[in-house]
Amino acid sequence: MCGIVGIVSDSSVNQQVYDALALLQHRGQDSTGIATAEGRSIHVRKAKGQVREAFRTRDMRSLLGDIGLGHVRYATKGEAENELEAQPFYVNAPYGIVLVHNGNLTNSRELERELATVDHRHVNTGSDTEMLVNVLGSELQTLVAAGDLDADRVFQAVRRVHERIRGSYGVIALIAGHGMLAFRDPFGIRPLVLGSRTAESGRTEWMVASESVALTGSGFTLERDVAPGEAIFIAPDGAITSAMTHDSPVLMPCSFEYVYLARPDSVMNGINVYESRLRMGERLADTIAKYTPSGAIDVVMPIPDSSRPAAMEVARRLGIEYREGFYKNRYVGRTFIMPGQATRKKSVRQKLNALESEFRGKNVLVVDDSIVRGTTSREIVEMMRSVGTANVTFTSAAPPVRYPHVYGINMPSRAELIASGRTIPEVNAALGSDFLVYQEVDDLQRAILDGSDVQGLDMSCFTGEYITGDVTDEYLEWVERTQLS
Ligand SMILES: O=P(O)(O)OC[C@H]1O[C@H](OP(=O)(O)OP(=O)(O)O)[C@H](O)[C@@H]1O
Ligand SMILES: NC(=O)CC[C@H](N)C(=O)O
Ligand SMILES: [Mg+2]
Repeated sequence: MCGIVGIVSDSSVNQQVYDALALLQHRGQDSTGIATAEGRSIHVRKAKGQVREAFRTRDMRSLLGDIGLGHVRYATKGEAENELEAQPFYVNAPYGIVLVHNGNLTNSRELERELATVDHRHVNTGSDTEMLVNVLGSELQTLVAAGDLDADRVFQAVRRVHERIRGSYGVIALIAGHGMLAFRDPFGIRPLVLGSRTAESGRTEWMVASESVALTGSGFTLERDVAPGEAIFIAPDGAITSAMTHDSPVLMPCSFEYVYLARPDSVMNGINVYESRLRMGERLADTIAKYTPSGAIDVVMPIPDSSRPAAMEVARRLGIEYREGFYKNRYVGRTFIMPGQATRKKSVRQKLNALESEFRGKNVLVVDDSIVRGTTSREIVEMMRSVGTANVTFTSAAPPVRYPHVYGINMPSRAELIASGRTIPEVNAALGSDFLVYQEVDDLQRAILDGSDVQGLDMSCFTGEYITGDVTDEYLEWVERTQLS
């Protein structure tokens, strides 16, 4: 997952994009990029690191114009450390296009071949996003041969893009001199929301972003989600047009957004993330009650940050005291989205510290939102033991993660997933805890969907069922062999 944002404003957009990216920082920490359009010129700045370390005042000064987009990257294809893969990506024809992408293309091998032999376009990095911008460029190029670009031609090009690419994609692009385009894959796997605001001049300004927190935190009002398979085109004067560019879209958003990725104060696909996490806690509490004798637990504790809402609700529902025994160094970022296992392992220790008095001699039930590689949970159990915890019950608000995630979350190989090929007692033994309880798969699905119109979710990392239909064993083996972990 990455964080993406695009703004069509009535005034300078550079600071607005920067501020919105800071609100999406939790979605990616590898690199930051901003592009703006000033008439027919496009300005781009991108660098490694988080928003506040990647950009200096002099970078901002060069980002002129009232239309802009931005990206914070969490690499899923190519190399996290490679600055050339930072987004946005630029292609010069037709018109000049810059593009940002959240997601992961599952047919990148075919695209690489096609782009070379059919489109005659050169792709210079391992990034699937560079392929995406070239596919869009190539399709637009074919259409503009017939006349100048209008919204209809842009939508026809997006229709062709859907036919050529597979996987997950929330996309925002600037087409120099023409406007801003946003579209979402036909399953709506990754989120994309649209918001508006009235400028002092009375003109309507627009923002498209990964999560509603970027809109509301920037003074925009959430209008709606970009629908799966829909494309939206916004001209520099704010005139907005939209069209369905796919014939059979089905909304199946990624369940992991609700488990971990998104900020709790976001609403995506009409589902309030915080409330979905409370419901996860409620359902997890019922499962815990089934397996744990009453009186066996003294306190319930979250593992900061993401499990807090679920842990609170577990405690309330079980009628057990909620305590906070782990303290977090606020200057260390999210561990799971850091590149490389050695860095992730070291960061858990730097980030979390156990307050001895909350643990010594107690039977503690800790709640995490998920156990993926077990990096956090192994360290947590060790820390709890070292401060004299009597009994460690580990619980996860998500079910066991047993399968790779190929739609924009970096968990490419089964070998690194602690629950892959293991029973729950075996995972418990690997973590070193006394008892382990996971959320049931159906309960997670219901916790997210309760009260919503959304019919289904991408649950592939829990079930091994890949909704796009193109994920074969051969593809998964290739991902395991070749992709970053
Ligand atoms: O089993 P693992 O591979 O360790 O992955 C799961 C852990 O990683 C995430 O925390 P992270 O520190 O990234 O972010 P948070 O502060 O939002 O909880 C998540 O909340 C779990 O705690
Ligand atoms: N997590 C993402 O959305 C990643 C986008 C893109 N696949 C990249 O690796 O840069
Ligand atoms: Mg965590």
